Amino acid sequence: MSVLVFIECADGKVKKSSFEAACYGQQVAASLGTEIVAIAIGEVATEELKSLGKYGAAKVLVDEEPRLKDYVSQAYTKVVAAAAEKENASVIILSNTNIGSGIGARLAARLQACYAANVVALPEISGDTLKVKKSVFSGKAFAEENLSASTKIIAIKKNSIEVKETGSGEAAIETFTTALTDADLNGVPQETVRATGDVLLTEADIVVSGGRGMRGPENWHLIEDLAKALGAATACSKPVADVGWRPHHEHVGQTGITISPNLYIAVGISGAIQHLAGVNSSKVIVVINKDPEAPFFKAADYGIVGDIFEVVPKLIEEAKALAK
Ligand SMILES: Cc1cc2nc3c(=O)[nH]c(=O)nc-3n(C[C@H](O)[C@H](O)[C@H](O)COP(=O)(O)OP(=O)(O)OC[C@H]3O[C@@H](n4cnc5c(N)ncnc54)[C@H](O)[C@@H]3O)c2cc1C
Repeated sequence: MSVLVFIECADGKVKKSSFEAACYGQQVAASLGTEIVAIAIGEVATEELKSLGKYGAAKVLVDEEPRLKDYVSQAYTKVVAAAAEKENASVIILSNTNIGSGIGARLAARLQACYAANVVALPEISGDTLKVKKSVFSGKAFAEENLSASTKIIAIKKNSIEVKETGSGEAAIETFTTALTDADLNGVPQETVRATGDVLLTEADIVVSGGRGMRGPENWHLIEDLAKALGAATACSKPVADVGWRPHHEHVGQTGITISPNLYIAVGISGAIQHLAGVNSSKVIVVINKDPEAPFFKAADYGIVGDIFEVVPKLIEEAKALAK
C-alpha cells in the first residue's frame, strides 16, 4: 500500500501546487504508516524531481514519453492509473488545477475509486475511511465527505496546505513507461501559446487585479507597474475583459479563472459575488476603492479608501524602494 502523488510540471519545473500535494500526501502517508511515491510526466529537470525527497517522496516515477510533453487527458490518466496499480496505491493525491481535476474524474471512473475535489484540509482517518473537508458553492461553504472505496482520490485546493520541508533526502528517480494506443493520444496539442506574461496567473503568489474603476486600458500601466515591482501576475474583473481592455484569460471569478494567491490586490473592483467566487480563497486580500461602501471591503483583510490614481503610484514607489 502507498500514497501516490501526481506531480504537475511546467517549463521543466515542478509547480508549486504539486509541492503542496506532496506535503499533503506525506502527512496522509505518515498517518497511514506508509510512504509516498510521486509520478511525473514529460520533461522535468532531474534536480527538481530529486528535490521532492525533501517533501517526503521516497521515489519519483517519470514517464518521459515525448508525445506527453503537453497535457493529454486520456493518456495522462492512463499513466497515473498504471503507476497507481504498480505501487498498489490506496490514496492518490492531485492538485485541484485544470489538469488535476481532468485526470481525477477520469481516474475515478477507471479505478472505480471515490473522488473528492477542492479539498482544503488533511483528512480524519478512521479505519479504511478518510473524512475530507472540501470547499463547495464557489468557496461560500464547506462540505465533509467520507471516502470509503478501496482507492481514494483527493484533489487539493491551491494554498490549503503549507509547503514544508520534512527531510533532507533526495528522491530516487525511476523511469516509467506505459503502453499507449492511438486512441489514448487522439487529442495531442499541436502548439501551446503562453497566455500570461512573466508570472503564470494560476501559480502566482501575488496577483494585482484591476476593475472598471481603472477607467480604461490606457491606465493599465499602473496595474502592470505595481505587479512588476511585486513580482506579481496581473488579472482583471469580467467587464474589463468583456470590453476588451484586457484579454479574457486574465478574467477571474465565477465565469473566469479561480485563483488562491497568498496576496490578492484588487484595484477599482466593486467585489460582486461572481468576482469573489474566483478569489475569496486568497490568503490575504487588499482592496483599493474610493467608495467606502464597496462590498469588497467586507471580504478584505486590508482596505484603502482612496483614489486609484493617487494611491497606486505611491504603492509602486514603495514597492520599488523595498525591492532595492
Ligand atoms: C452570471 C454572471 C457571471 C459573472 N461572472 C463574473 C466573473 O467571473 N468575474 C467578475 O469579475 N465578474 C463577473 N460577473 C460580473 C459581476 O457581477 C460584476 O458586474 C463585476 O464583477 C463588476 O466589475 P468591476 O468591479 O470591475 O466594476 P464595477 O462594479 O463597475 O466596480 C468598479 C469599482 O471601482 C471603484 N472605483 C471607480 N473609480 C475609482 C477610482 N478612481 N479609485 C478607486 N476606486 C474607484 C468603484 O467605487 C467601484 O466599486 C458576472 C455576472 C454574472 C451575472
